[in-house]
Parts: sequence; C-alpha cells; structure tokens
Amino acid sequence: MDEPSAAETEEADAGGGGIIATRGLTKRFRGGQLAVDGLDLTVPAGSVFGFLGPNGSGKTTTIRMLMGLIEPTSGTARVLGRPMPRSARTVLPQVGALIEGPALYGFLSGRDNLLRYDAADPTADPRTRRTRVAAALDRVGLTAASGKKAKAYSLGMKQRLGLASALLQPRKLLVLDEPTNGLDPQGMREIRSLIRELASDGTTVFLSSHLLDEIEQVCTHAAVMAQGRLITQGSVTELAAGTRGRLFVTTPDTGDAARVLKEQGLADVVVAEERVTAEPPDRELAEVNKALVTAGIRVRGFGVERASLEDAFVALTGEGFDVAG
Ligand SMILES: Nc1ncnc2c1ncn2[C@@H]1O[C@H](COP(=O)(O)OP(=O)(O)OP(=O)(O)O)[C@@H](O)[C@H]1O
Repeated sequence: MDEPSAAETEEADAGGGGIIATRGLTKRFRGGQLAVDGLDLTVPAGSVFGFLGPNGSGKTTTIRMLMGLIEPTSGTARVLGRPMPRSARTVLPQVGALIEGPALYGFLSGRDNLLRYDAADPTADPRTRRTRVAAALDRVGLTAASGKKAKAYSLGMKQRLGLASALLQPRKLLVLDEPTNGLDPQGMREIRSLIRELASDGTTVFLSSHLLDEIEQVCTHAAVMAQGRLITQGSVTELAAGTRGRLFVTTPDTGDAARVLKEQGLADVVVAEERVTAEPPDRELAEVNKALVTAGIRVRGFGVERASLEDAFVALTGEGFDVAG
C-alpha cells in the first residue's frame, strides 16, 4: 500500500518533512554514468526553491526521479509526503510540471491546446472545462492571444501556455525545469514575475536553473548541485550570508590603492578599471580607509559589498560557476 497515515500527510503539508524530501537519492545510468549521487534534498512548503547547477550537474535526472519518470538506483524520494515513483498516481495530479518544454500542437490555437490538455485529464469535469481554460489563460496573461495558432507564438508565449496547462487544476507544487531557458530578457522577466505571483498564492515552486542571478531574483531557497552531488542548500539569504563579501575601493589611482591595500595586509587584491577589490580585513575598515587617504589616494567609493550567491558558489566549490559538467 502506498497510502500514508493522516499524520504523515499532515506533516508533509505543514512542511515538516518538506514538500519534496529525498534521502540518499542516487541514479547511475546503464552506461555507468553517476548522474545523481546520494542526494538529501528538503524543499520547505511555500518556498520558491531554486535547484541550481551547471549543465550536466544532475538537475534534470533528479527532477525525472521526483516525477516518477525514472527509477532511482538507490535512495528514496518523497513528494507531498508520499514515496515516488510508487505513489505517482496519487501525487502527480497535485503537481503541475513543466519539463523540457511544453508539448503543443502548432496547428491549434492556444485555447484549443488547453482544451485538449484538460480533456485528457479524467478527473476534469467537462462542464466546467471552458471556464477552467479561460481562467488559466488569464492567469498567464494569454487571453488576448488565445485564438492565435500556437506555432505563431513566441518562445515566451509557448512557455506561458505550458505554465497555463500546469495550472488548469489547483496545484500544491509546481516543478519547472529551466523555465526561462531560451527566452529573451523580456520573456525571462515575464516568466519570473509569473513565478513570483504563483508563489504568492501559496503554491510551492521548485525550479531548476543554471543561472545564479535568476535564483537570486526569484527564489527564497536554493540547493546547489555540482557533478551529481549536493553542495549546499538553505535559504538564499543564509547561503549568501555564509560567504564574506568583498571590500571595494573606487578610485582613479588603482595602482597606488592596490599597493596600499597590500601594505595593509589585505589578501586577494584585484584591480579592474576604476575599482580595486580585496578580501575584507578583520580589523576596523576605517583604518584601511585612513591609510588610503593618507597615501594621497583619491577615494570615490569605499565599502564592503554584500556577498552574492555566486560568491557563495565559488567559495564552496573553488570554481567559477560557468563550468561544464
Ligand atoms: N539517459 C541517460 N543515459 C546516460 N547518461 C545520462 C542520461 N541522462 C543524463 N545523463 C548524464 O547524466 C549527467 C547529468 O545530466 P542531467 O541532464 O541530469 O544534468 P542537468 O544538470 O539537468 O544538465 P542540463 O542543464 O544540461 O540539462 C550528465 O553527465 C548526462 O550526460
């Protein structure tokens, strides 16, 4: 039996066990490739959870295991408190998923595509179908374009139509694999603001991305993957706070400023155009500023920049983010 106890379901709903929870989740493909290696992931209820990692780090393989599309080699995955893939039939109707782009009929209008999707759902009442489709189109801002053939849609519109298909029924969880991949900056902005809106209604959103700034802009929580392994997870603020920012000096006298910073014992001094940056010192910042001014350096700006998720990633892996998997 795959029916959880009432307490178990409640715990998952309350986020106690996480809307998604994996323990030691591992996938080794037949060719021997270890795509996901002992993953312990906990996605809190109500979060916008960014699943971050360079290409080939195992994100899609993880999502496919979570959605019951492939079997793990070992370990467990629970979604909405239930084991996957065993409970796929009960879990999946409560999950809206957009994996590897939506499958659309180009010769049908956006609205007719959604009508078809809805008709394929045996639990969907045909009498309320048109209302449901109209509401989903409205949700993603496609009402005006709903009569156009899907092949005439831009990539961003196609992506929005895919989201609309995931939103035909109320969902507890949305799983989006690289939802902004291939979109232009305007399309990316639209999808991101749509994700924020959906999350503000209480839906938990789990999205994968290889874009650090995307995760910082949209997500409350994140997990970082590299080469099939989980490097860290937590709230985005915590992740960045665990990393020290950089001291920066804006000045036309970069050479002299760099020299003074080194004399002051600062490490990792880097010069870039009109800026010199370094690791922040443990002592009073005002002392460093005083040393610069005393040496006659024209300081236009001085301070410590907040660490970004990118800094955290580099600090954790010792690598830049743009590494191929
Ligand atoms: N069906 C498969 N058979 C063998 N190896 C696979 C298969 N699917 C994925 N892999 C390998 O597993 C590793 C992880 O791939 P995966 O697609 O999960 O990464 P990803 O983080 O989603 O990357 P991307 O952003 O490029 O999709 C890669 O090295 C990939 O080549």
